[in-house]
Amino acid sequence: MSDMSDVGELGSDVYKTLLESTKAIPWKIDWATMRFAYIGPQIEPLLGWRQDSWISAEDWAARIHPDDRDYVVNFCISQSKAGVDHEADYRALTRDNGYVWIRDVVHVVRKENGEVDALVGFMFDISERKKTEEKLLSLQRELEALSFKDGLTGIANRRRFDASLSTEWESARSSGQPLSLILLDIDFFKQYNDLYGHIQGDACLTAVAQTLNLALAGPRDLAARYGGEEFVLMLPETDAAGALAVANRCRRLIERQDIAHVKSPNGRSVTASIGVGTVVPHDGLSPTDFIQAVDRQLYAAKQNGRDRIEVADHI
Ligand SMILES: Nc1nc2c(ncn2[C@@H]2O[C@H](COP(=O)(O)OP(=O)(O)OP(=O)(O)O)[C@@H](O)[C@H]2O)c(=O)[nH]1
Repeated sequence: MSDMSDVGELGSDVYKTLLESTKAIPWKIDWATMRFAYIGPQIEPLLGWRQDSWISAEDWAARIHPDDRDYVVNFCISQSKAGVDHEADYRALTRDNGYVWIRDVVHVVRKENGEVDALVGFMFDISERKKTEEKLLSLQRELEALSFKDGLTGIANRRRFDASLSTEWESARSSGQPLSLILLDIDFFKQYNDLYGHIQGDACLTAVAQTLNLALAGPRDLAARYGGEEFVLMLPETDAAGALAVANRCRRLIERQDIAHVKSPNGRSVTASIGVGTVVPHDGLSPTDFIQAVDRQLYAAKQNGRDRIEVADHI
């Protein structure tokens, strides 16, 4: 029977055997010289580079995929300098010009006086996990393409709008009822992204989308993301006065949301430009003509200074 004290008596040769028989690849870099003091022999079957070709941290950096290299090297250096244990995922280049996804888990070893002495770590082959993640992402994209919901904002997507427009167009043509459209585009959104970042840009789009949903009243009214930072509202059985009222409501609701946009030349919060049009569909006009006519009004609203509504007189 062995007791706990046996563990302390494991010889260094046993440690070495254990380390070199795991799937994870152990390594050590001396901080002062930035040279490999050790790397497990498992590295060669995985990446093809010979064990004795890992001389310095530069060899490690050179064998990282160029798209991952700067970020990973800067991250690892800054964490190590700060004495913080860390991990990084990256594509390691193989000798035959392929790559393998690696998770490098790093422990910073310090001297008694607190200075960094060495980095030790394990490289794990995470290719299978990455393949599964990529597969999931592509399935998610496929599902999104098949669905009627915009993945970011949660409101209807362009596909749903196109389908509904065909239905409502036919319905309005046979009933002789007016059909209205509102196209709305956030002003100076590029500057918004530039200033606040893409993630906050996404949050802004979601907030505006949700607000537009609130502006609707009719049971068949639809708010959809038309593309990028452009939205469309479809209002069946709604005349020009009704459509203008909804457009005004949208503008007021966005104003009330008061989403900060300090770089906006229009003021200090997010605004939108809006084009509005109403038709009773007839044979000489297609749904595409209708959208284009409303889009021209949106363009006019942008040209005339933004943060305003322009209405098509005759379509
Ligand atoms: N965050 C985020 N930004 C997006 C998305 N879709 C489009 N954009 C950004 O929206 C910006 C649109 O820029 P522009 O077409 O120049 O329009 P703008 O800056 O709003 O200027 P005006 O419309 O003329 O007032 C681009 O920077 C796009 O990258 C998205 O899903 N998320």
